[in-house]
Amino acid sequence: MSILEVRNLSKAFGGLQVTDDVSLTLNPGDRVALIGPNGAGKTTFVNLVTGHLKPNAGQVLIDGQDMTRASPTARVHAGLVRSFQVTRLFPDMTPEEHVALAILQRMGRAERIFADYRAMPDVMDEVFDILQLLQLSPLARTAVRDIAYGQQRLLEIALAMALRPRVLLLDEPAAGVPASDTVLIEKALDQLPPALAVLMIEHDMDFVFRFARRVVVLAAGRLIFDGTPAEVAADPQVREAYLGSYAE
Ligand SMILES: Nc1ncnc2c1ncn2[C@@H]1O[C@H](COP(=O)(O)OP(=O)(O)OP(=O)(O)O)[C@@H](O)[C@H]1O
Repeated sequence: MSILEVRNLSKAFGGLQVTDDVSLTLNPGDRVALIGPNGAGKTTFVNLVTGHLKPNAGQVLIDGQDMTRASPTARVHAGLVRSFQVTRLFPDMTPEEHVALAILQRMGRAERIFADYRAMPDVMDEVFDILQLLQLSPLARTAVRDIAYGQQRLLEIALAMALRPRVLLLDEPAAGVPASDTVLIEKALDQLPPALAVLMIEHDMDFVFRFARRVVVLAAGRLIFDGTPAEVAADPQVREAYLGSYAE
């Protein structure tokens, strides 16, 4: 069964139709890139899926359950998690502390963060596993302010993983990361659990073609393509709307 099903989702801001009858299904293990020109409606679509915006029409089902009217928090509990933003990290806190806090929040024990989380073996084991998954273990106890931007972006994904997602939404995970560090992000994404479904907004087409096994294209709010990376590069409508020289 699909883990995320979006049915005929629409959203308008005033007279501007920003999401126009979009349907999309994600299955466990999917690696999907969501691409499209600036202003195509990618961020709006993700905000509708996470519940940060309310649609004018359509449905969002998580694991077969209609969550269209559910809060963002309820959707997180159902397994739909988006990565945090670097701007929401605390510069004085370490990756270990961030991940421990996210785990404790998930467990409903967040009041323990300033007490003794290091004395909780279950929490510490999980912190260790998540930092290792994102290849952040060597920086576990370094303040975020002293960590390279690419690794701060990995910490965003680590925090999302601490919430035990079944669907992970990533908003341009490599944006702002120097080209020399992009490979760190790619390697870490390669290590994500095989059953996790990942939907990634990304502008860097080299990254998209390396990561995605499926690409969906939004243009002017409409989903104009859903297929493999090889198919997307050959599609005349996508070439015209977006890809330009990447399709050559
Ligand atoms: N809260 C809002 N109120 C009014 N218009 C909005 C709002 N949010 C987005 N828009 C408009 O909706 C359109 C789609 O925006 P959106 O940010 O979803 O596109 P995007 O594909 O994510 O773009 P980018 O790639 O530049 O991030 C744009 O024209 C934008 O100006």
